[in-house]
Amino acid sequence: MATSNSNSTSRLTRPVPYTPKRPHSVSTEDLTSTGRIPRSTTPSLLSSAKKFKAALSTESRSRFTAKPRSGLTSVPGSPTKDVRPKTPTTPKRGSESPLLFPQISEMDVSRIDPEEALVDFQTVEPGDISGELDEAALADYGKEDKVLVSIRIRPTNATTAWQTTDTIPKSMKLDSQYCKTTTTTPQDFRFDEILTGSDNKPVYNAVARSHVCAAMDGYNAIIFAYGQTASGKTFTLTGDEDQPGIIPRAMKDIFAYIRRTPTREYLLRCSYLEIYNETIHDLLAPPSSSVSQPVQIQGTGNNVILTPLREEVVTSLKSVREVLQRGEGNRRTASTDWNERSSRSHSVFRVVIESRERGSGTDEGGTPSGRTTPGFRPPTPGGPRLQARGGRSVQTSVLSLIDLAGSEKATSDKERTREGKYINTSLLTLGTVIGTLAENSARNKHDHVPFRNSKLTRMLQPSLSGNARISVICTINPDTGAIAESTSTLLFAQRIKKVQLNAQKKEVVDTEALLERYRKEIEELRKRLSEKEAEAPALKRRLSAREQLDESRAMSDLNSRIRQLTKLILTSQTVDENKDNESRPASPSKVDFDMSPYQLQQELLSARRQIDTQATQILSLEAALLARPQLPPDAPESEKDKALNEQTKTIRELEIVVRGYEENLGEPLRAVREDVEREWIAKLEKEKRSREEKEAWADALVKQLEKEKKTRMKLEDERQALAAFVRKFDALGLSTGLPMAVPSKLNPPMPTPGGAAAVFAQRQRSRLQSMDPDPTMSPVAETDSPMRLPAVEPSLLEEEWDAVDDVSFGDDKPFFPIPTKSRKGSHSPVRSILARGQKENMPV
Ligand SMILES: Nc1ncnc2c1ncn2[C@@H]1O[C@H](COP(=O)(O)OP(=O)(O)OP(=O)(O)O)[C@@H](O)[C@H]1O
Repeated sequence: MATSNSNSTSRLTRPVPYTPKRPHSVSTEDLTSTGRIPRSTTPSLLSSAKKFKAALSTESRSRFTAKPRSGLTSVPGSPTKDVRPKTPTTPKRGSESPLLFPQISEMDVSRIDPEEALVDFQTVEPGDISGELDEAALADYGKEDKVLVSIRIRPTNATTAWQTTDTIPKSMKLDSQYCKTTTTTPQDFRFDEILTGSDNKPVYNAVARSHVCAAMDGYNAIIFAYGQTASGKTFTLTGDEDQPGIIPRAMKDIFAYIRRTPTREYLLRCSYLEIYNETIHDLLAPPSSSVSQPVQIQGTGNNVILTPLREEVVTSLKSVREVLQRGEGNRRTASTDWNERSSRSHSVFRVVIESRERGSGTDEGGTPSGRTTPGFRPPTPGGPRLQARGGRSVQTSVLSLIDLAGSEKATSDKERTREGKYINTSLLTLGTVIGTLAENSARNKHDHVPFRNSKLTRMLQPSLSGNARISVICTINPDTGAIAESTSTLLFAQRIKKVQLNAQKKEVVDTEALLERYRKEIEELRKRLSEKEAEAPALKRRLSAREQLDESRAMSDLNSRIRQLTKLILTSQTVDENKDNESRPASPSKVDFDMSPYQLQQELLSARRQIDTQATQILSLEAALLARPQLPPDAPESEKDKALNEQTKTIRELEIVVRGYEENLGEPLRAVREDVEREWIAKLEKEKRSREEKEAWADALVKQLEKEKKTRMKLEDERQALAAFVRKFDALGLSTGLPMAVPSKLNPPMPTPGGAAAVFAQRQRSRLQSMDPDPTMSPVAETDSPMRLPAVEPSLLEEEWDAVDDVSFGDDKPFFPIPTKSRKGSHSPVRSILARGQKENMPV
């Protein structure tokens, strides 16, 4: 900052209007040699500052006059790493003097009644106006449906790589010696304006004035600076004390416009924000809250709402300066390899201009026009503040002045490189968006435009979609070292030139029209409601309980909307009749039904929330009222004291009771509990363990039982098979009176008819006699198999017959084979029974 050291202390407490953001880099000698208009001849804010009616402190004045020019040697050209200044960090937000950045601003729009902050031709300070507003500028702006694109070439001491022509259309092209190949013809870039030099006034006139006028006339307007880092964007938009940029000049023109328009009254609101690393910060909010609560973009499509965003009502150039100063202080700048104070963010300075026709009667003659509504607070951010009344509609427009961060190559600083990535990405998105828009309008296409790919494009969506007059100033560094960047800037400029615009004025409809609309809406709603009521009985039978609930909710919503609108109409009808009734809600135009459904929903939601909060407050107040000792308000002081004493006594008594409970019951009870727990915990554990063991044992038993069951079933099957075999055997009748053949190995003896059954019955009997009866076994009938094998034994048939190796029936040989050696170990009681039975029943 180019301010004398002696003034550094005072600067902390009182901001200097339009303090330059950067040191000026061009010396007077250089300027003269480059053909620049001498500063003394340039009408500037500095000179006009003396005429301000708004009083400036002597301190401020001395700083105006005492401020020395910075003796700068050359226009910054190619990056000069060797002379990089030693201020590498972004200034810390919030470290500034609290006086410079007050937490609560008197100008904050939420603290101001808009009706009281109106500016008109009589209230504008004469010193705040430019006096340079010409008719030509006013006549021109409305016709444009194309973006106004201008190029500003920064002065340089080095060799310039570009040639310009001053004839119309203005054009520029690369000097052929810098073309990549000798055969290539350099492209001729044509633009609305090509500006050179350091004088900001012609730049403002060419680039911005018509758009400022358009904004005053009700069109949204955007002016933005685009270009490589250090090419002069901030110099163009903000400027310095000697060369005020577009923003201060625009503000002067705004006041001049108001001054020369006696038929209208205006409300001006400013906001200032930056997009840093894809986060939007409110530069007017206290730094702490702007960091913790970044601004959000809400809404869909072309309805963009920025919230929370602080707006300040401005009524003079002085208040604009204060706002700018606060915002500038909060902006992120840092030293880069390329620019001593490079903007590391996109900054957007917005002025919302609301105006309406001045009324007759009391509105005339310099008294504040419109009615003051005590306690009136504007309902939403971005919503209109002025109220339409008596057929006077309110016109709203926004003038946005945007200083884009500069595109840049990689720098040597890590943090700067990170920032650079965000900057480059959002600029790239801006390029893509503009490219698609241009393509769409050139070929009548409707390709998707990626507005949402960056905060910048999302924020600019309504304007870029055509609903704003746009002026772009592309700044160029003409040095030979920056040819690539300059070419890329020129290509961007060419593309944006093709974007089609169709800006419309926005007016909040007046009371009459609103009334009409409300009436129509009420009629429609009533119709819908009666339809729903007629359908209700049938629906009730058909719908689920939940659907019925939804249905009845929808009906109650309809009802409440009808009530709301009816109330509004009543209010609007009575507005004129009750002109002096200050306590009535002023006008239905406070609810702007031009808002999107989403905005209206938000409105409704916040209103409901407010009602809820108030209801809770009322309840708690009522409760507090009930709890209060019954004393009349006019009771004598002595009685109040008495009541107080009684309350204190009661409290003390309660305290004693609580303490007594703790001492007499609380402590002993805790001790008993601990003892009991100690004694019983071990027992409880033991019980638990034994229970677990029993459960495990019971499980094992169940498993065993299952196994037993299976074995029994198997045995039963075998028994039945054997019995069937025996019956079959007996049925052959082989033993009926026939002589018994001599048994031999080859001819085994056949049992006599019925003999086998008899053998089995005998075996059964002998077994029962020789063995203890098993109570778990079911009784076996005579006809049953004689075999009662233990569960683990294999099938008799399988085992015994397999083992037969000699079946001769000699006296000395048993009928049934003796098990082989290998089976000796597995002697079974059944086998012995069978062996015995065989001996006893041996046929003779
Ligand atoms: N037309 C001009 N006449 C005189 N000085 C200029 C001009 N343009 C730029 N400068 C000087 O060049 C330096 C860099 O300019 P400026 O900060 O405006 O660049 P920028 O494009 O905003 O850079 P960044 O994108 O890094 O913020 C400043 O010191 C500024 O005063």
